[in-house]
Amino acid sequence: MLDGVREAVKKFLRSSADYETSVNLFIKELQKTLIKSDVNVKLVLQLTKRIRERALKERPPPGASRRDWFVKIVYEELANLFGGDKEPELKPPKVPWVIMMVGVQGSGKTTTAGKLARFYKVRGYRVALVAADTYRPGAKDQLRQLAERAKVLFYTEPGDDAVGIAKRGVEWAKSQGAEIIIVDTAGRHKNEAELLKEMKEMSEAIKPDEVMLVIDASIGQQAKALAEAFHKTTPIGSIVVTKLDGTAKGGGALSAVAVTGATIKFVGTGEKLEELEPFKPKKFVARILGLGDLEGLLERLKGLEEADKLEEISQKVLEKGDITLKDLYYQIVSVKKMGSLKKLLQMLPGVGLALNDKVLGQVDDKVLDKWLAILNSMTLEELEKPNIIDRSRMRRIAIGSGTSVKDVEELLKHYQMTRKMIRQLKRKRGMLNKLMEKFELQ
Ligand SMILES: Nc1nc2c(ncn2[C@@H]2O[C@H](COP(=O)(O)OP(=O)(O)OP(=O)(O)O)[C@@H](O)[C@H]2O)c(=O)[nH]1
Repeated sequence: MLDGVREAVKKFLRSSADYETSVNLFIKELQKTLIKSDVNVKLVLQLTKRIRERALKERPPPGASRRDWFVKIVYEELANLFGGDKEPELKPPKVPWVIMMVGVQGSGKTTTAGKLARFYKVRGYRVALVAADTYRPGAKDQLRQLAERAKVLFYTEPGDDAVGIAKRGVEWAKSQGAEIIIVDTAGRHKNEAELLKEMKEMSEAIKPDEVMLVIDASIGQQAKALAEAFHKTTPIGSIVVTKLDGTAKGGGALSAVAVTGATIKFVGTGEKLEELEPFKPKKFVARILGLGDLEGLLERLKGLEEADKLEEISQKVLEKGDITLKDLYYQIVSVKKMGSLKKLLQMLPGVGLALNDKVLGQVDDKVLDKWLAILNSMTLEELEKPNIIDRSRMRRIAIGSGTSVKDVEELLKHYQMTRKMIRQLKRKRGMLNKLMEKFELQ
């Protein structure tokens, strides 16, 4: 599904139509693809309205194109659909916590049960795995091996009484003091109705605190029907999207989220036990948007935004004709956010006035790190009134920042030098202005 979005983004970037026409065209395509995937129409309209508003209102920082900025807006707003900056709560609200894993065969359910067990085990929980997939030969053994590797408790029984095994397994795990109990279930049966019936009976028997749906990222639209069917039988509380390492798809996940209202908690990114990551909406959307250079683009935009901020700080410093250590601090933070100092100089020669040429000649990224540490160890008062920094304060700052008194002295020397230059500049400007006034040039 999000293939559609990906194509639309590519088309948008290549289009020679004017910006507004391209935006409108893109929005139509986005609406079409999202509605086709059964994302709630109201939700789609809200989303596209926001994108359109931002696209027309926001100005990219100097040096960035509006089209690049638009991609960033789409990326951010899509990420919001999956939760934005919010990351799911992974800590169980109570213990013992019973998780019932559901999903079709091949989705990676058993593997994910093992990964989940390890995830919680290494975070200090006592975990148990219960193998209640009595349909697929080998499923119980597979889980037993995973339990051994993850070093967690394990329960199963011979025979095919899946509901009974799950029930007794959960009871046993509780009696062993397990705090997180993960029940693996069948992914296939004689037919779908039988499978769903078993899930319902099992859920009634073990009363799970959380039903976790496992879906394969590559299955696309089938995910919707699947999620819907499971959701009707046993309300889905959370979702794990597996095999994200093998595909750039993930639209199915959006549909599953849309029909169940559940949140994605984890993503599987490989076959190994440790290849399970807590879900991060932004990372996920970046991955499924599949723009190879999206990261580069975002980084570049971030750099330009920071440069713009830096320019602003520097401008203020110039107007004031004076600089405080606090200004210097913000400038260094900005430079650090942009990446490296050298990169900054290539991008914007002349910016970062406080770091004047004389200073820059002697400064490299390592020195900047040191300065940042020193400035971080100063009190607000010291940042505002550097004159109060005597020997004993210098010693404290040096210890706090893991540097030496000499380093602190050096930074202060650079600061005083910069300050002098800025004041001179201000005086020169003042004289120039007076001259211009005199000759009525202003
Ligand atoms: N690349 C990759 N492979 C995965 C991931 N998760 C699971 N797999 C693989 O997918 C295949 C199927 O996984 P299983 O866990 O056996 O499948 P299942 O869904 O439990 O199947 P049933 O137990 O029959 O329901 C295995 O080869 C796993 O190694 C993942 O995140 N990335």
